[in-house]
Amino acid sequence: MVLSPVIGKLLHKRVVLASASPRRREILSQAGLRFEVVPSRFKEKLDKAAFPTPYAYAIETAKQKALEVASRMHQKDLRAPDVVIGADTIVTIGGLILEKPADKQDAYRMLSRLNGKEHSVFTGVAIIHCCSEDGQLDMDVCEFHEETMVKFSELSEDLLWEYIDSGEPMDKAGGYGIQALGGMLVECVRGDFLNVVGFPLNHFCKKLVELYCPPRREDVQRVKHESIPAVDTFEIASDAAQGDEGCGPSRAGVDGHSGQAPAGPQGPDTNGLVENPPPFPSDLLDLIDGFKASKALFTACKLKVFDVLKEEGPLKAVDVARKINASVCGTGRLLDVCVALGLLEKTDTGYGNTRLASRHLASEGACSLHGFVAYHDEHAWTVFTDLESAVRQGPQAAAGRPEEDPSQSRDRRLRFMRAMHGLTQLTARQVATAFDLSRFTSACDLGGCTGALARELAREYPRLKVTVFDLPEVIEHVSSFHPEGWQPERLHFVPGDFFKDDLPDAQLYVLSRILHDWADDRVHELLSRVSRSCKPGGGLLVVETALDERRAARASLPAALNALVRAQGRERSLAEYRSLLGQHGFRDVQVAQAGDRLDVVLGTRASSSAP
Ligand SMILES: Cc1cn([C@@H]2O[C@H](COP(=O)(O)OP(=O)(O)OP(=O)(O)O)[C@@H](O)[C@H]2O)c(=O)[nH]c1=O
Repeated sequence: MVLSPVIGKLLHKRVVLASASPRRREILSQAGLRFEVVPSRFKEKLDKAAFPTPYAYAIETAKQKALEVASRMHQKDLRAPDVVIGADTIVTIGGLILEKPADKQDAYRMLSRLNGKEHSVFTGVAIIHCCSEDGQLDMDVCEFHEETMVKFSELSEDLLWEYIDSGEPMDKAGGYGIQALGGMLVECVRGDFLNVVGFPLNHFCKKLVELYCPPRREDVQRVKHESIPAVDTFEIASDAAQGDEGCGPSRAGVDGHSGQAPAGPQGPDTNGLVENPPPFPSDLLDLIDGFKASKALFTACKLKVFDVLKEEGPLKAVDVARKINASVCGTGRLLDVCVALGLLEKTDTGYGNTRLASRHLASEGACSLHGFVAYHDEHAWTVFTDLESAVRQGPQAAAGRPEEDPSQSRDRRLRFMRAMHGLTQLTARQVATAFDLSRFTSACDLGGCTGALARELAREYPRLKVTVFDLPEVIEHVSSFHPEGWQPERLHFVPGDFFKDDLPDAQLYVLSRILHDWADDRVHELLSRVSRSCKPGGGLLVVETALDERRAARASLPAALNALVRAQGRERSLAEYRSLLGQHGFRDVQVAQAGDRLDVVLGTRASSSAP
């Protein structure tokens, strides 16, 4: 991707956004930048009259915000971040600088001034590079500003007050937010829209190009010859990024003398034209590092970091370390990695969960994937270590290994149940509603484990009675997955083995994430048992992640690999599932997707079992 080399230059640095503005945070994170947020405590009270232009004021305020954060962080742990970014947005009209309104009257005064006219929005930005040596903090400041012209329509008093009463103006320069309701006030915009919202992303990227990838000498010569500005597009950055020479932060760049070509050998080509080296492989490097990210997530889950922070966050690293009984240094690093992975947030008061982490990574809660993560950490991780032999020898390599049977030991079984419970809860609604199942009044979820899908089916279809049929040693533990005294309506559990025992009577049979666990002969055996139990007009619902070309390769990748490392089971394509159902007397086979990872196949039992 063309842009990634620019932002990629900051990926391996500790970057801090010295701003409390949620808009700035969003703009930068959507651009792929990884950073911590440390709002500045600098009071925005510089004497405006002392500045020759409004933007000089915005730049200075941005700089002071960033400097305050850099020196505070340095003082605190004698380790300043590598880069601190500060910004300040102001609105100007008729020589007047408008910042955030103090109250509703103030907002009204501002909006009345802007009404029907064109005004300027300036954002000043400061990028500070910090370097601490022997306890001393050295800082290089790079600063710039961007101007955007915004014209308001003629607006009625009523509309202005309605807008003010919405509360939106209060934390925004000029008393409006162009990205939300305030967009209705705006007739036209000349310049960078994001600059109005709070951060001039385009100019920022160009600045990064200047700082980290000054053009090579031959580019400068060619450019001069063609009289095109030296660095004006991100593409130049991506091109310049691959060579060793010319990349990396340069003091010259930071000081603003960025048009200099760096010294160093340049490789001339044969025709006097410089060949474009290949783009910098940022995505590939991320891929190489991917396993570390998974392991960091697994470890934080195992140590219950997300539980601790859900209950008591935000907390400092030292407090988290105490609570999880781990070293302060190790915990601090793990927490910082979790921040970089977008699982935690770091502010002045300490580390806190993101919503994603609280919802899915803490061990309790309807959407918890904690058990699923633990299963991957303790089981899948080990199994995938053997991927090389599986690839060399095919799935028989896995067959030679004693299969990890989830029902072999109590602990392993419970771990597997927790994984399935979390995952099924997350997708149960999508599965239950993938088809209209209201014509059925009874269903049997074969291998339905803790009843997470059965419960959703009963909830979705008020006439439906659902039986969960699973091994006795599984049913025995079901109550520990539900609140005490749980007595679900129209849902009951029957112990049994679907290969040996009679299947409970039902109009609809469900096989959710079951078939991929079994080799073809066992799948046929199971389907023929289901087919014999199912009355004509009854249904079979199969839920699987199919190997399917329609789905993005990425989403079906784990399934493709699982098939290699699993001893007996295998993943199948949708065509195979259709054909399997057909072979066992199910007609009108339909397919739907439940979310982006699951396929649901529904067939109706024909009156004759002949294919
Ligand atoms: C014109 C306009 C402004 N804003 C917001 O106005 C705040 C300006 O104030 P600031 O002093 O630059 O920033 P802050 O919010 O106080 O944060 P900080 O960086 O900590 O000073 C920033 O939020 C901007 O997004 C919008 O969201 N939309 C708009 O259309």
